[in-house]
Parts: sequence; C-alpha cells; structure tokens
Amino acid sequence: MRRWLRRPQPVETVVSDSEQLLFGGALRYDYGWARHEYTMLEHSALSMARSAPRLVGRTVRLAWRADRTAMLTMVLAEIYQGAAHAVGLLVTNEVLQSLFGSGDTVARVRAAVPALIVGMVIAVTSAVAASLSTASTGRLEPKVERLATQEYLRHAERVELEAVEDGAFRKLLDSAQFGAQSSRQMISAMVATLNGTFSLVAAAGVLTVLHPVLLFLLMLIAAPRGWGALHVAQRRYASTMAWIEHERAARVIGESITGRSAAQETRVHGVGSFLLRHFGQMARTAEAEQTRLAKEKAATELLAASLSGAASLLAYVTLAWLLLSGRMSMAVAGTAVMAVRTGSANLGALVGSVNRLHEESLYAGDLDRYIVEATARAIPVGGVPVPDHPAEIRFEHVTYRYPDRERPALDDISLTIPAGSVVALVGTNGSGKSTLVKLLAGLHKAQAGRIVWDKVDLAEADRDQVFSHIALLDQSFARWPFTAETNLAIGKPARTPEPEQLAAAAAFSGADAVINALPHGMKTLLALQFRGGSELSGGQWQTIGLSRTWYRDASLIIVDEPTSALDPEAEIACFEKIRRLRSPTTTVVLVTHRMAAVQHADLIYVLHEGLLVEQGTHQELLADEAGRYHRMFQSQADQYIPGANGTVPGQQNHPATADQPGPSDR
Ligand SMILES: Nc1ncnc2c1ncn2[C@@H]1O[C@H](COP(=O)(O)OP(=O)(O)OP(=O)(O)O)[C@@H](O)[C@H]1O
Repeated sequence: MRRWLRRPQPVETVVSDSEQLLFGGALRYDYGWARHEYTMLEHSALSMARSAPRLVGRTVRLAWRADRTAMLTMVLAEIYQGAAHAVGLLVTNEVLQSLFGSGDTVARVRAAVPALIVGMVIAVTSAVAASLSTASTGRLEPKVERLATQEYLRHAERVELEAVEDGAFRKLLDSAQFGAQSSRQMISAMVATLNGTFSLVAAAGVLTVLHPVLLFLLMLIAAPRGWGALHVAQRRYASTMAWIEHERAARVIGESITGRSAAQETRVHGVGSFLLRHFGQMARTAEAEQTRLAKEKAATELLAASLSGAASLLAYVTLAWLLLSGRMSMAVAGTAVMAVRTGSANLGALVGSVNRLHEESLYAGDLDRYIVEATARAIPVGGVPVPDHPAEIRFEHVTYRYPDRERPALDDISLTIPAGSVVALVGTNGSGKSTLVKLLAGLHKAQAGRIVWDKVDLAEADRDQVFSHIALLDQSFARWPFTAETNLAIGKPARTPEPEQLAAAAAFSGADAVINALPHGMKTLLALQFRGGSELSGGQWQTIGLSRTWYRDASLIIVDEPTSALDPEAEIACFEKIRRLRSPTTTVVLVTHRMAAVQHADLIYVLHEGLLVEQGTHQELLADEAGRYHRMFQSQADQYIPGANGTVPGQQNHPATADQPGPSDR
C-alpha cells in the first residue's frame, strides 16, 4: 500500500550502451536540476492548490488578451449549462413525483407534462450553450497557443549569448517548449473543470436536499478516481521531465540519418547502419520506460476503479435501506439514483479535468519558470547612447573566461581599433580571436577591464544601439532557408528592401552572377528541404554573406574567416572587396588565417593562448624575425616557394614525417 501513497521518485536511470558510447553517459535531467520538481510533486495537493491559481490566472490572462469575446461566451455558456443541469434534476424529480403520485394514470401523466416541457426547453437551450462553448473554445485555443509560443520565442531571441551557450538554460528552453501547447490544452481543461464544477454543484445541491448522506456517498465514489488520476499524471510528468534529453538525443540521431549535412558521410563511411543500431537501442530504452509507466497506470486505475465500485455499492445499499425503512419515497429514491449516477459521473469528469489542468499546469509552469529566467538573462533595454562614429574603440585590460573553462580565453587584452581602418586579428587556432570579436560586438561582456567606444563603456551602453552599428559575417553565418532576395535583405530587416539596393548588394560581392543563374533569380528559394528549393555551394553562399554585410551598411564591419570556401581567385577578390568596405566612417575588423590578406591591413594584432603577443603593421611585424607573426607569414609563404632544403611546396608541414605516422602507416 505504501507504494501507492509514496510520492513520485526521481526516475531510475538505466544507461544504454549507445548513450554511453555516443553521449558519454546518461541523458537524464540530474536530480539537482529536478529537485524542485520532485519537491513540488511531494506536496502535490498542497502545491497544486498553491500554484494552480497563479498558473490558471496566467492562462486566463492570455485568453483574455487573445479573444475576450470568445472567453466570455465560453464562461457564460458553461455557467448556463451547470444551472440547466440543476434545474433538469429538479424537473426529473417533479416528473417522478407526478408519475408516482395519486389519481388515475392519465391524470398523473397530464400532471407531468408541464415539467416535461420545461425539461425539453432546458435540454435544447443547454445543447445550444454547449455548441456555443465548443465554438468559442475552438476559437480561443489556437490564439492562446500562438500568444504563448510568441512569448516563448520572444524571450529566446532576447537572452544573452551566454545563456544560449549555457547547458542548464538550454534544458529549460527545451522543457518550456511544451508550455505553449499546454497553455492551449489548459483552455479546454478549464472549460471541462467549469462544466464539471457547475454540474457537480447542481447534483450535490439536489442530493443534499434529497438526503445529506447521499452527498457523502457521492464523495466516497469519486475520491479514489481522483487520487488515481493525480497519481498517474504526476508520474507521467516526472518521467517526461527526466527523459526529455534522451528523447532529444534520439531525435538528433534520427535527423542525422535523414538530414543533408551528414548525408554523404552517412553513405560513404557506412555511418547509417551505425546510427540506426544506436537509434534502435536508445528507442528501446525509452520504450522500456513507457512500458513501466503504462503498467503503473493500469494498476493504479484498477485499484481506483475497485475502490470506487465498492463505494457505489455502499451508496446503493444505503439507498435501498432508506427506501425499505420508509425514510424515502419511491419518487425521491428514483431521483436520488439518477443524481448519484450523474453526480458520480460529473465528479469523475471533474476530477479528470482538474487533474488535466494540474498536469498541463506543470508544463505551463516550466514555461513560466523559463520566462522568469529568460527575463533575468535578457539583453538589457536602454543604456548610455553610443556615438554613431566613434574615433576609436579601445580594449582596456580585458579578460574573459568561458564559464566551463579554467583558463581565460582572453587575458588582460589592451588594444585600439581606430575608426576608418582595417584591423586584422591573427593567431593560432583557439588563440581567442573569435572570442575577442564576440566581445567587440557586445555579445559577451568583459569580466575584467572594459571596452570603450570613445568614452562610452560597452558594459553601460545601449546594446541595441551598439548592435545597430555592427555588421557581422562570422564563420558560421546564417544560410537562411528563404529566398535569395530575403537572404540579402535580412542584413537590415527593418528596411523595406528596394530592388536597386538588393541588386547593388549582389553586384558588390559577385553574388549577382550566382543569383542570375538560379531558376527564379532573386525569388529562388535557397532551401533544398522545400519543394522547388535550390542549393548553393559553400563559396556561393559566402558571396551571399558578403553581399548581406554590404547591404547592412554598418559603421563597424566584423568578418571572421570569410573566405574558407572560396577558390584562390575568389579569395583574392573577396579580401579586396572587404578592404573596399572601409571608409573614413567605416571600420573593418578582419579575422583570418590567410596571411597574404593580412599584409594589407592598417594594423595587425597577434593573439596567442588568449594573450596579445604582437602588434603593428605588416612591415613592422615581419621585420621581427624571431616574432610569431614572421613565423606564421613565412610558413605560409613557403608553401608556394620551393624551399632551400629541397622540399616541394607545402611538404614541410605534412603530418607524415619520419617520427609522425601518416594514415597509411596505421
Ligand atoms: N562557447 C564556448 N564555451 C567554452 N569555451 C569556448 C567557447 N568558445 C570558444 N571556447 C574556447 O575559448 C578559446 C578561444 O576560442 P576562440 O574560438 O576565440 O579561438 P579562435 O582564435 O577564434 O580559434 P580558431 O582560429 O580555431 O577559430 C578556445 O580554447 C576555445 O576552446
């Protein structure tokens, strides 16, 4: 028995070999994260009573905002149905009293006619009210879901980049996605609860009038069903929460098989069957959890139905006793049987709908928690205005460390970016170039030191204003699954795109030739996942990215490895165009490993392991033969010039040297 009364336990973690191999361990929410959920479930009835008004209130407010006419119609229709239900029972009693009364049969039937007519009118108007309620609910539900989804997305779009990169926040983002749908489901659950409450109050009122003990018996019939429904819902919620990441991982494997990004490797390397095998194993682990839940649900429902059945038996025995002992007339007993039957059905339905409301509110609660957290981690609105054209941007002793790392990615960096110049950032992989760019763009905040635009500290600046001055073309720039035209215009979404401007943007990078060759020119959909969509090569996409940057027309242009997919000629042309973006009011910050492109920069900063190790012009840096820049430049130059040591171009850096085996040596 204790098993049934125990609060839901954190779901036991069975780790499949696939999870261990692919993801390095169990993909379940850890107990630390879920602790408050289980605390909530532990005091379920109490917490339900406490949190329900807030969560129901939130949905009511959403519904009010979405469509107040539909909401009012729905509530009034439900109230009418409840009242009609009570009157219906009283009318039934009236009919039975007439039929079981004295006099001949015709007179008794005649006496019952007025009540029968009232009953019919009530039935018809009640049906009209029910259909009004259905129509209003149907109108309201999608609007509530839309508002909740928009709220979810609006907050996601505003959070700091740090939150997006934070695993714990991403988990919350994941679980909150169910909240919008739950807000929609809460509407119908609320309607059912309203309906159940009014109908129950009607039945209970009639039963109390007939005999108070009947009300107690009604409660006894419904209580086990209520408990059973609550028990099942809580366990389902606990399980969903614990397995949410596992489910996502299985989806990721599925998408890797069906998606395009790994389609070639999946086939050539035989990755498909490898993934299928692991997908199967992970799906089976999840299936076992579903089976466990289904078994528990079946057992709970059986126990609840048995207890409820015993209570019904007790109710009918009591009624028979009341009748046989002359404490109740036949007509009243008939009404009582009907009231107990409809009342227990109403109570059962009410318990079900309250429980559904509770279950949905658990998910809506996740959305609520997410909104609180996302609001706390949102990019602040407002701040100190930044100059439109700062004379310089300065990093003053800036340090930044990623939350999960011990070493800072940038350590005590001080540098100046003069307006109207081309500044290049170079350094080995992982030296901190992209991190510096993120700080420069206002995406991350310095943990020590400061970044200033003339005199304005970026930490206090109006971030939206900062962003409005920046054009960012990074290594993984967005390849929007939209038309070619939108892919350019999205560089400045607030501007109404004009064909001449778009044509000029396309011409700037050479994207015009790419777009002209597409089946519908600018109107071609650049997304192969949709019917009629086209795809571009990596280099062609880069021309689109560069055009978008031009179209944005910003005063600080940041380009991070813009030419990785370009052929040599296109690469030279691209760097030339990037340099042409510079003007007295436009500054270009360029991150690249192509040293040939760097030499034309006005100022070069060399990073190494998060430190600024060298700075100057190309000539100055090259003059220092012991310097890191000299070494980097020379090693690339040597790729194209036969070495004095007899090596062919590019050979000295090949991994297959005497003491380093190449792939064929394995
Ligand atoms: N989101 C992140 N979370 C944790 N660590 C990160 C993150 N991004 C980068 N790092 C780490 O910060 C350091 C600097 O990375 P960064 O991307 O700035 O280097 P980079 O110079 O741009 O490298 P590359 O030339 O390879 O693009 C590296 O050690 C990297 O592993």
